[in-house]
Amino acid sequence: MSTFVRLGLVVFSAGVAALVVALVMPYTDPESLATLAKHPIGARVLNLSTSAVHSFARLLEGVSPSASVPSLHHYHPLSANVSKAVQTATARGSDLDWADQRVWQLQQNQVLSPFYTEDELSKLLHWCGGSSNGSNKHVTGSPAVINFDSDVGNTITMTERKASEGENIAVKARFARLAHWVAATGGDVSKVQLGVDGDGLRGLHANGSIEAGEVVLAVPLKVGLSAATFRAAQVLAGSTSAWRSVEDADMFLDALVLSYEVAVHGDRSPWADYLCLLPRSYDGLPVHISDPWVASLLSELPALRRLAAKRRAQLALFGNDLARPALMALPGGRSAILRLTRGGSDSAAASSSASGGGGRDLWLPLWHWAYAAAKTRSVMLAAEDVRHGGSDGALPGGQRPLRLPLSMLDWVQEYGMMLPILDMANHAFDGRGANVAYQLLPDASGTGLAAALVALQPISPGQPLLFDYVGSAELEEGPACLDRWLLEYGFVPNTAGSDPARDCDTFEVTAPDIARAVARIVTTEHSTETAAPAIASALESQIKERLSYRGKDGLPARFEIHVRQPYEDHQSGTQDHVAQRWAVLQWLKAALWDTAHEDGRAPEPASEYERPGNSAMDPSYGDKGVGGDDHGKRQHVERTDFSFDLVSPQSVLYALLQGRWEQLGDLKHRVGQGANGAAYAVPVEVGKDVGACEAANGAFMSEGLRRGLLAVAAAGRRALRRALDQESKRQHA
Ligand SMILES: C[S@@+](CC[C@H](N)C(=O)[O-])C[C@H]1O[C@@H](n2cnc3c(N)ncnc32)[C@H](O)[C@@H]1O
Repeated sequence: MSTFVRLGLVVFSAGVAALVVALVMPYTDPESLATLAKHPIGARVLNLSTSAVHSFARLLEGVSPSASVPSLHHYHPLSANVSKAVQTATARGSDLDWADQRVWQLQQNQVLSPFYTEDELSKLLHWCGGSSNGSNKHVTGSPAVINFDSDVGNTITMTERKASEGENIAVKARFARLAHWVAATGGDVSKVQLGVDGDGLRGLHANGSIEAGEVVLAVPLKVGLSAATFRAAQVLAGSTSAWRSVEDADMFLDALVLSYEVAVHGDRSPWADYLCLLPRSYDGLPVHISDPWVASLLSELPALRRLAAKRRAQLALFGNDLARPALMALPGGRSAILRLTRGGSDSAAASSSASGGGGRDLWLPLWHWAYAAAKTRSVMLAAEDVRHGGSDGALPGGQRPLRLPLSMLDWVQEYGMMLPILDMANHAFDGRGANVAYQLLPDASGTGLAAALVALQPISPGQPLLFDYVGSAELEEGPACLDRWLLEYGFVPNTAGSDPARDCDTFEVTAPDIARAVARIVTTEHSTETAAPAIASALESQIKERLSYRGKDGLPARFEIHVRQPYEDHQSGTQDHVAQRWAVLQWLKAALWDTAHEDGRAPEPASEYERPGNSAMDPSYGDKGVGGDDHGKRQHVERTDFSFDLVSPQSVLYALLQGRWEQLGDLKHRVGQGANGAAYAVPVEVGKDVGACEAANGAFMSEGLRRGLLAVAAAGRRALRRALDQESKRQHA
């Protein structure tokens, strides 16, 4: 930008800012702002002016307002490291590959660990008192034994700190106040109480007997914490104007408003009691884990690794470049951020005495915690529902007034909303333990909506209330894989090996994998062969060569196999796993078929290397199923260095699946070994090598993540076992 334009912008922004300050200053208490924002012109001026002030602030910070909004590519870990080739913006764009092992590895190296400490959270939530008020577990003294996943057959003994009597009383008092507040807004939570189940998990329990069909609780949407209902909603549009063009931006709005309530309003927030009851620890979320041993486990779960690496980069992008300035541009946000920068104290002097020489900037700890809290407990609501749910302004009983939704963000279609008390109910699948169902109903006033849990069956006093977190959403989008649960919620539901629709696993196939699979087939079928490793390495280099050549024709250098049970897409009736397998076989064909040509000549046009009579190579393969009619057909291959019968791609696929199954068995074994150690407190040393960490008996791995990974591995094995059986039946049909 030229100096002239820049200067013009500064003068213009300063002018607008001065005008706005002069106009708005007398009205800056939240009540008046709300009134102003209700006026059609007032709202426009407010949004426009916040955008201008925001741009001006960015300019003062040295960021050009016309600069393109930050993108994920800024956080592509490869850009900060080794490869010069990917350092230019364009190269970064095209090279971004979250499935790449190096992406995860570099994320590991760059990560600040831990993301937040218990001590930092205590400072952030200092008005709440004791630090364990909001633990996910043990509201009252909880059992120390956690039993999980009968399929894995492991019982893990945990050493948990029991909540003190004082803490329990404080938690109960906060819950009672929260319930009173929800009731005063027209909700009803009188039939539920906070409790702990047999596994030590905090959740909602029935107060008395409940009949099937009864509404167990109702929480009006207007008390939900979301971008549409929080106190500064009317200026949010301006402060988040840069978000609209950033991928997945709406996912972080609820984390922003939660951060805002904690940092700006604290104990004056209508949600103060709710904030204090939120769990403080989210160690099961892969996005938060940072030790090398866990990284090595995730390296064998590429789908999860990819999702976690990408999510971590998104968190960094939003935390640094978008959420922090957005919060600063909200009323009271600037001083809140200043306080956070000083480690949570009001003055630098207080900060240095409190933290012994200057506290760490608490913004990122707050951001990470808020993200984890929001992600694991928000429900998603269509913008239209939020609009209808919050339109009623009157609060009965003169309870803490709420500023109701004043501006909906035009780029947001779905809002994440945290619903006090309702979000304390745990998950079970419909038909597999869920005894209540989530529904939106008219609220008591009849003018808005309430989120409700409705009894699916008679419920006895003290029984935990469980609902299906994904239920209907999943029906629309197809079954979600279990590793997604770990990513989003930090735990994996126990399907006890009997819910095939949700068991799935993704793994990538590379040239070495194919080579090993072929070597495996050759050695098992000929049993005279003892040189499998030699065959594998010779074949590997040939396959790599062929695939890199084919890459120029648009074939990827590696491929992911997605394993899941067949299921009917209720709209198109297709079975997408079949389509995926077909794509994998096509790719395998490209890798293997060329190796059959002794002269290694350049690839022929596609039609020339279709083998006649090979249904597995036929695009209509999906209709005929895996196996085709060429099973067993082999093409004799002579190479200078070895000789073997080239097996069919589907046999290779079968061998790949089998190899994967064994790999997951090994993973389970290793995680299981970690469980033997009792000392969970061994600190993680980032950079310590995996072997050394294993020698420390994996004692540092967080309990939540251990449970999640074990369950993912077990589910993956179940999915693979079924896939193998299925393949086997088809091959022998
Ligand atoms: C919406 S909150 C439910 C209430 C939460 N337990 C609490 O104490 O506030 C969701 C979180 O509860 C835990 N959770 C819910 N259902 C679970 C289940 N079936 N097994 C294990 N953890 C579960 C997970 O930590 C999840 O991220």
